[in-house]
Amino acid sequence: TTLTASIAGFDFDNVLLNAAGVYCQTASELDQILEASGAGSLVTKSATPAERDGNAGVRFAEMPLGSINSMGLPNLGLDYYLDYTITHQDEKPLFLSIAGLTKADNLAMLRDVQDSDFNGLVELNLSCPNVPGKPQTAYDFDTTREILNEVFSFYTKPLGVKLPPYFDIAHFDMIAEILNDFPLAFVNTINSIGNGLVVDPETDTVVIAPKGGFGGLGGEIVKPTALANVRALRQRLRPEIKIIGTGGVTNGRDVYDHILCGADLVSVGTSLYFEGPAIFERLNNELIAIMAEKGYNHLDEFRGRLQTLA
Ligand SMILES: O=C(O)c1[nH]c(=O)[nH]c(=O)c1I
Repeated sequence: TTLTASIAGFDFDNVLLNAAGVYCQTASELDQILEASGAGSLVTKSATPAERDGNAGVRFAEMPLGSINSMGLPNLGLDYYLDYTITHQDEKPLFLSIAGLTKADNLAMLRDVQDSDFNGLVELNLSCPNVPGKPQTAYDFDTTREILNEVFSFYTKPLGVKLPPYFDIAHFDMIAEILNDFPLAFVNTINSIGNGLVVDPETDTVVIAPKGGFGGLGGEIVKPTALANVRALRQRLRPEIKIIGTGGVTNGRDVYDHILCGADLVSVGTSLYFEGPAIFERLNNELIAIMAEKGYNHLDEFRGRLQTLA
């Protein structure tokens, strides 16, 4: 059974990696993903130009069927993650995530990456829901087009975007129309479902401190939305734009479902947070068992082959 996939000429010897933000804040965490059997790649915590503390107070909580977070983009700064990925980029194809708070910050960081020795893939995060006062960029279609126009006026290395979930067919059409106009290597869908609210039944309070308790939802609970976004974008995007499916992966069947909906790679967030990097080997083994049951030897035999009802 081969679990390979490729994006922008990079060959991945299996389809799993971490979701940006999970297990990827420090070199120590990143090393654990890099060395984890079953992880084909890794992505760094979304970076801003300078180090950030992120939001104050309790900013992550487990809830039934998932997690809620309002981390607020804490990170060690672009140079830290650029150093890490340049150091390790010959071991596996790597993703460097960036999330500037302004268009100027995104463009400045991309100029640095363009001029650096990093030759991996950049994931431009247009969907952080947790910086107070900042909207999720990719819900603003004009701004998204404007940013991509400026990015691709100078950036020539492989680049993809991390998208928020969309919930309206018209919005799938609109974002795909924009993305198809650019030489994107991939899109990663979905980011957390923004601004959910969880109540602690013991205390009648919210469960995280920032933003009055509003935070991004991840885990099992988001799987149907994640699959819908993978499927809708696969149906609409040019085939050269690959898809990283993220959201709701807890077992091999969830990985299989993301691929069935069209994903080329599959990333794991909430479940990785709770289980640790050993999850990757488990997920791969479970995926291989499902493929064996169905007589599949390669992902190409079922990728994107979700059937509709007559
Ligand atoms: O709060 C965060 O740091 C965060 N949290 C998320 O759930 N998605 C994101 O893209 C980010 I940048």
